Amino acid sequence: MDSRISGFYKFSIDERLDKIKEIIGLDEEEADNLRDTGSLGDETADRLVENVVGSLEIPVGVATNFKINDKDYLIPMAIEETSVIAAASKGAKIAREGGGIKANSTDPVMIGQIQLTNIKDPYGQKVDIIDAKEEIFELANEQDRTLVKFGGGARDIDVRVIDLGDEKNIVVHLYIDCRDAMGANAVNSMCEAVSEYLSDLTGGEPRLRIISNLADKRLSRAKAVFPKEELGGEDVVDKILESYYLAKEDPYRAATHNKGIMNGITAVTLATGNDTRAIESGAHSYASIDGRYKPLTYYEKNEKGDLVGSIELPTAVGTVGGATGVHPTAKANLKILNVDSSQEFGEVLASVGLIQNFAALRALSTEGIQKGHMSLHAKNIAMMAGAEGRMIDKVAKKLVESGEITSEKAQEILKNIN
Ligand SMILES: CC(C)(COP(=O)([O-])OP(=O)([O-])OC[C@H]1O[C@@H](n2cnc3c(N)ncnc32)[C@H](O)[C@@H]1OP(=O)([O-])[O-])[C@@H](O)C(=O)NCCC(=O)NCCSC(=O)C[C@@](C)(O)CC(=O)[O-]
Ligand SMILES: NC(=O)C1=CN([C@@H]2O[C@H](COP(=O)(O)OP(=O)(O)OC[C@H]3O[C@@H](n4cnc5c(N)ncnc54)[C@H](OP(=O)(O)O)[C@@H]3O)[C@@H](O)[C@H]2O)C=CC1
Repeated sequence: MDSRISGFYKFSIDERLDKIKEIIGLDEEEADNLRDTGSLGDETADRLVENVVGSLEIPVGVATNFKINDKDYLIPMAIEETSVIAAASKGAKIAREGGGIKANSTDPVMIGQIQLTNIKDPYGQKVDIIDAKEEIFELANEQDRTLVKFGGGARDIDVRVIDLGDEKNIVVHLYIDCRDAMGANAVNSMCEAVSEYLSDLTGGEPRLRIISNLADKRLSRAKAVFPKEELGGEDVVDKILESYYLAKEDPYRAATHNKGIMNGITAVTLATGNDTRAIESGAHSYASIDGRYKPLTYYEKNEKGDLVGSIELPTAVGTVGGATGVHPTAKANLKILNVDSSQEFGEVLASVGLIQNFAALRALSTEGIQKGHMSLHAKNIAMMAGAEGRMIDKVAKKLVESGEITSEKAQEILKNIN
């Protein structure tokens, strides 16, 4: 098999797929499954990314029951994993009983980094750079007049001296208010434009000029009270707290705890055509900002014995820009989400992350995750075993009743039904 294919990008979608079929030996059905570009259509799909041969469908579900800052939301989630949407809806239903979710956020400020090398007197240059702040702002803002028109643009700078062993580098941080955009393109253009000026000013050589995904100036927070009566008593509150304490102390558990948070956050990010890699790297780097990987949520017990959950994390998402305005399904999902700004969007994301995490911890601390997760996953197992149509639900039901949710059991049930 030879993967060296010159000019693959110049082929049409069909030509590319034919080529892959030929090399890999895909059959017609496999090729057909890949080929459909769905609501995107061929033209948009082919423009959105490179070397397109088709698309991958992920179901979009809508989580219900969310009340955030006294506003009701329906939350579109694009995800392949069973029970996430059900769990979010259940968690949000419990949070409603505690008065709903409260959320707030910082201004939507992203950080752009400009690295300057070969500087002999970095601490002295730091003073000069800060002195030139107004010129730097002006240059940055010239790159994106639309953003400035919407009330965004350069807000502040920071100058860090980083010791790289044989030399010290200056890393200038540009703080850019990106308003309703995620902002990577705007920030990157600004960094490139400002770097030349900084080079002239300091005599340093510009290297990296790029946004930072550790977006700790663009934070969203959410809080919810989960009444003990809704959880099955104070005993359950204590068990959830015990699960949380373990995550605080043990990075192996914290990774799974945060994975549960990202089940919700990544699904909403994907559904709206936002950058899931940016949101994931922001969350995980923020979780280890103190040098140790920690849970992104906090849990406490209030004076009534109810569980109080909260979360704080970077939320670099936009309601404009990137694929949000291009992908027809993402546009429909944004409409369902019904947020007026990227800040409100960030607050919804933080709320979903908190609720998703709470729902998993509740299940883990009581009946265990497999009961809810596996009983919903039983349908997938039934399908994998060959069940079709109405048979899927029948086999899944029998699987759950048997308490043995395995593909072997599904095959056995299917054989007996047939
Ligand atoms: C699955 C449930 C919700 C069932 O829970 P249940 O007790 O059967 O639900 P319920 O009867 O109490 O229903 C309450 C509400 O939940 C929703 N709901 C209830 N069932 C459905 C459904 N089928 N489809 C859609 N929504 C559903 C729905 O909103 C319903 O309200 P209603 O509409 O009846 O007024 C529960 O067992 C649960 O929350 N389990 C946790 C599942 C979970 O967290 N899954 C994530 C995947 S596992 C993972 O990746 C992360 C993890 C766990 O490793 C993270 C970690 O370790 O921290
Ligand atoms: N490390 C990372 O995370 C990186 C991510 N990316 C990618 O960058 C993309 C996101 O970049 P982004 O800059 O948001 O996207 P765009 O450049 O597509 O869109 C942002 C632009 O939209 C215009 N705009 C219109 N209305 C508004 C408003 N109300 N608020 C703010 N801006 C508005 C602005 O100006 P104008 O119309 O003049 O453009 C703004 O610059 C994503 O696709 C991401 O994957 C790219 C590089 C690195």
